[in-house]
Amino acid sequence: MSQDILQVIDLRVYYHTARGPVKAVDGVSFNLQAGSRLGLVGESGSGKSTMALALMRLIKPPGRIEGGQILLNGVDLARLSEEEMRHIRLSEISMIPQGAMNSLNPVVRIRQQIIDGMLAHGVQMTRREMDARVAQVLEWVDLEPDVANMYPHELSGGMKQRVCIAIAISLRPKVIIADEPTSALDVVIQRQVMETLTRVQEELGAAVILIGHDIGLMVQSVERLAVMYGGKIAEMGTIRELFQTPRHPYTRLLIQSLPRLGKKGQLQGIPGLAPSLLNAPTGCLFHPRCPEAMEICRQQTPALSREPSGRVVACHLYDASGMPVPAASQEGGNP
Ligand SMILES: Nc1ncnc2c1ncn2[C@@H]1O[C@H](COP(=O)(O)OP(=O)(O)OP(=O)(O)O)[C@@H](O)[C@H]1O
Repeated sequence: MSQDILQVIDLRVYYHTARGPVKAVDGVSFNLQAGSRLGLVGESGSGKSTMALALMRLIKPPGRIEGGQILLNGVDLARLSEEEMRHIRLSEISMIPQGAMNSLNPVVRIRQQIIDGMLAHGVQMTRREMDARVAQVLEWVDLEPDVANMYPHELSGGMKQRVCIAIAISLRPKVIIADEPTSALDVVIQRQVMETLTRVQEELGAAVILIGHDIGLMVQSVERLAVMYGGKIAEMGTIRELFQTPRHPYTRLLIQSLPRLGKKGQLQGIPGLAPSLLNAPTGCLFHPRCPEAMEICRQQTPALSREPSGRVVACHLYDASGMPVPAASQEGGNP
């Protein structure tokens, strides 16, 4: 069995606003095995991008990592100095940020943008070595060598996104975080870019954290899925576990809301609004929208149940080992 490359333990990231702390990531723990692919899925505002930025130690004020550990190969990134982090970014852990392709510099050729990325992270290579690396990474992401001489406006959206992947993998990181890497692309290009990302990740032996809100797209690209709700993990398991036997009512609703081939009728979203993380409801954050909410859900935050397989769920319907709590011992019924 392969080793965990990343262990995130009780991570908390708050934004300190004039109206109080926004608990964007609130006690999140998960492990990432070397070479594996984990999806982080959730509605807008559930804390996915904050989590990605925190793993890269790129949270800016008023945001702050309040506590927890980010162990990359056993080293706690949460405790490193900025200078130490600068060397680790890109070479050990790298990110394709949300909207990355729009942040390519319009007046700098692609070759120089890839080289600038490496230089910014303290790489020491000769010019010749850097040019060779640029050619190599472009090839990895299926781009022609002459793309190196082009400016971003000469490239299509899919090509720009491949350049962003090339930058992210230029120093062969062990963990790649991809935040909505295909969101601005059409469906066919989305699939091609995802296939490239997966192939490159496998060739490098890197682990990937793929962030998105489209559980349908995620299913094709990852092995395990963590469902985030209101800054916490509601449920985490393999794709098969989550799709065959979703435990958390939120996961069930997410899956039911997916379009199915051959099934007519209106698509159903999940009724109700995502919780405010400023004035979060008491108890389970999902209880105001949960069709199975009980009295205890309004009062107590559910603890994480952990099954021997590593599957995790945070819901009062399950006991500490993930077994369903018998109906007779559940307090209250439907609201
Ligand atoms: N700079 C900031 N100041 C205050 N609150 C913030 C800031 N950035 C994010 N937040 C809040 O933190 C919470 C989590 O936001 P985040 O962007 O991480 O969610 P997300 O799941 O990535 O959403 P999306 O899918 O829309 O990118 C939200 O309530 C958001 O309003």
